[in-house]
Amino acid sequence: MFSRDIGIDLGTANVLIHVKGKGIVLNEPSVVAIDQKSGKVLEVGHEAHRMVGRTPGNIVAVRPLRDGVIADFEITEAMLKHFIHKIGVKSFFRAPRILICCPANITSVEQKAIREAAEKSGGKPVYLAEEPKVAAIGAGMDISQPSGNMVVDIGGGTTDIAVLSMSDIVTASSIKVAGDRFDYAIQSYIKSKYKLLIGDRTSEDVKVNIATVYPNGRQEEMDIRGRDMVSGLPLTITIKSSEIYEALEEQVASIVVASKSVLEKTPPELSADIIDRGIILTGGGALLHGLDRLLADELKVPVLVAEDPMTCVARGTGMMLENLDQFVKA
Ligand SMILES: Nc1ncnc2c1ncn2[C@@H]1O[C@H](COP(=O)(O)OP(=O)(O)OP(=O)(O)O)[C@@H](O)[C@H]1O
Repeated sequence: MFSRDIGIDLGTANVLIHVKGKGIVLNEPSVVAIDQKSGKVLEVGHEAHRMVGRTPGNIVAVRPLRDGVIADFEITEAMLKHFIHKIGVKSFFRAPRILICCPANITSVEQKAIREAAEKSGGKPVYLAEEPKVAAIGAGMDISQPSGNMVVDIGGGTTDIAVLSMSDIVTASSIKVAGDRFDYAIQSYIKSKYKLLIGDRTSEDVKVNIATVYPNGRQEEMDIRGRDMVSGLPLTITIKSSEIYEALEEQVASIVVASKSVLEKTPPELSADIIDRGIILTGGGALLHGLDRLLADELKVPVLVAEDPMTCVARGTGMMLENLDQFVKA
């Protein structure tokens, strides 16, 4: 059997793999559990994610990518190898060609690290594609025409903002404020207001279930558990959406500022196109309650959330794989 071409969205929070002709075959958290004594990889993906914050001393559940780049090269490689092995596309005769996505503004050293990790995981050759471009394609935008399209891809580690025309990036910005920062902001708000320490999974649950970034966007409540910093004992408190609004205000403001500065650098004809078409939000952060409305108010441009925003990049790699030979020549 000949091996197939594969597209990888190597995300800070999740890894998605698209196999040409099959669609998305893998969607797992970017987490690896390791035995610190032996250095052995114990679990990868879903199983490792269940362990986050709940491991005994000798085991750590780590996320090898931070802020959208590879923080731990060996573990990233082990994770990619595991996933590629799991989907069973490797063949004895030919290594799979891999198209892998990276944030728009990473350095050449970071690009090299991503390429090497994919090569060592069995890809040959390995092509890199810029994430906002692939996200736009996956969101169904026709970026090949001479007209302006704007995408804001809010992932776990980075928010990539780009204006695209004729299949290329015209203006772009990439900031390290995205889902993870929202989680930390919630943790530090609860720590300073209630002297309660909560874990990563709890803060993410709060963000998904009751957060809003639009004034009076929603009014929910949630019980959360953590450790009281004063007594050292477990404690449950009830928090409200309005409190999480306060917690996230500053982080969200920096996404607004970055988006404004991209628009300010955009040539006027393309700006006019963006007013007509609207800005498309992709990535898991696009689901943050009220973000579309807030951006629309602040940027004075319609803002739409892509369909199934968390799979846009993976679906975009799928579309690019269909024309990989053309992409390679370009
Ligand atoms: N309903 C939701 N509301 C708010 N945030 C959400 C929601 N669902 C998922 N997220 C967040 O989306 C982020 C993950 O998104 P995604 O999988 O697109 O990121 P990634 O591609 O792994 O990251 P990056 O592109 O930065 O490398 C996480 O921070 C997650 O908490």
